[in-house]
Amino acid sequence: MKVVKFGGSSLASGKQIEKVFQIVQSDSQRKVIVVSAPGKRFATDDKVTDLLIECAEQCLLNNDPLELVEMVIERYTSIAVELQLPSEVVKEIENDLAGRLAGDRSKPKQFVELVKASGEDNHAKLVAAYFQKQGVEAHYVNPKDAGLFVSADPGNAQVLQESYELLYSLRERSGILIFPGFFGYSKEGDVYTFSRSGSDVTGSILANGLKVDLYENFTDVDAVYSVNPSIVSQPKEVKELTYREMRELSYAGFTVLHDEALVPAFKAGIPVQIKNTNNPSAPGTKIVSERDNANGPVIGIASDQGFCSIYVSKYLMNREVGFGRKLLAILESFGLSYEHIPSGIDDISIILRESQFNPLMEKEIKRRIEAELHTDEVVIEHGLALIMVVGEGMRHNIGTTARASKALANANVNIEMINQGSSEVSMMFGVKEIDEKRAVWALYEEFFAAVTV
Ligand SMILES: Nc1ncnc2c1ncn2[C@@H]1O[C@H](COP(=O)(O)OP(=O)(O)O)[C@@H](O)[C@H]1O
Ligand SMILES: N[C@@H](CC(=O)OP(=O)(O)O)C(=O)O
Repeated sequence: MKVVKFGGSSLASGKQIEKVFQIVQSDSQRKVIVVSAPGKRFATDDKVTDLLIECAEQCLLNNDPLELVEMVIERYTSIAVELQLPSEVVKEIENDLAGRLAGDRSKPKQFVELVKASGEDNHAKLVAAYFQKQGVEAHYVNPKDAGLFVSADPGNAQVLQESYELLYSLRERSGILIFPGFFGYSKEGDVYTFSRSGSDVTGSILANGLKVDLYENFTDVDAVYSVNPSIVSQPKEVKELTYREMRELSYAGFTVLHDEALVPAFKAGIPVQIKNTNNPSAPGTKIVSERDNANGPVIGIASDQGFCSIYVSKYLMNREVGFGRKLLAILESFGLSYEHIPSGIDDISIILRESQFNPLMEKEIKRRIEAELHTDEVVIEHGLALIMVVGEGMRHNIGTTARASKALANANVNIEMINQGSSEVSMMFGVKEIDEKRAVWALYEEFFAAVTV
């Protein structure tokens, strides 16, 4: 048995949904189909989820969301027309959305969640209607009925452990099950979404809950590439990588799979296969527990922008018991989470996502660190990109760090900081955002030019 997730790009039009139907039909093991909301048909198109969020926010500002509602309904209408579905299918979606928008706004976050999740919920109903029209036994499944319970954390829900056992009974249901991705229900019965792109997470939870043989994740690329294809054109494909490698890479910028989507599948030892809806015969990429370490130490190079560092120096910092704890407590009091902490004997840098900051907060943090920790220097630097070089083979290969830093030096990229993960499957380089692409090109050339895949 397989759980199969189709992303927004795979379900963006009627033509795409026809491909999805063919893929599901071609393998009787494909039992549970997780769907996203309609995504982009072309680069400048809107994602339905973005339209829905805007819609809910306009309502909360007491503005008329009519234009946005029409845009959402138009997406479903054009798909339904392409697939020759009866007009009632869209009428139901229209009524459902109108009902959600007319609902209780006294808890604004919950109101946004309910509207946001309608993208997946209604698309699952539409896809089920299309499968039924094709003469296939298919059923829409509501996540609450199925037992997908999550924490009451808006836009960042986490699955509750008890869900896994409840979901197992889906195995007994007949026909193909069309399951909306991206959201679950709290124990109080309210809708909560995972973080953005979270339908990948739903697929992984279902794979674990139903103890399937494989979790297939269909998207719009033939494979996971060794580097983001928007930075290097036609990069080498990765045939196989481990959960740990993919988790590091997706966290650091490989947006092809949500970084939280591996843990449920990993815990149940279920392999994950990335495949292309537009080219289903391509083998894709398999994510597994262990792989052969062929083709050198590095499997992928990911990068992401939007980081800043808080550099703190103080003579004899290494001797001061509790210094790190006090520093982190200051950040905690501002509700900030950190990404990395490279350190030396007299200094420490804390790397954070700068979207968490505002200038006022930044000034106050600097003031408190100086006043409470009696530091020599506190410097907050913005505009950093983090580049993550990842590979299980790095543990057994001497000199990978030297090769990477030499490649960066040759490309005239100044390394702002280096951090080697304690797991030794990753190495992080902090560089200025303007140097990001040059750095990735240089590292790709160094580690992949001679690799045959
Ligand atoms: N290393 C990588 N390999 C493959 N795709 C990548 C990589 N890094 C980023 N991507 C991007 O991820 C995209 C697929 O993810 P996403 O847009 O979320 O798809 P979906 O609509 O199927 O959920 C690709 O089109 C590609 O631009
Ligand atoms: N539609 C949601 C969830 C999702 O997973 O979408 P996609 O599969 O298009 O990344 C979002 O845009 O965040």
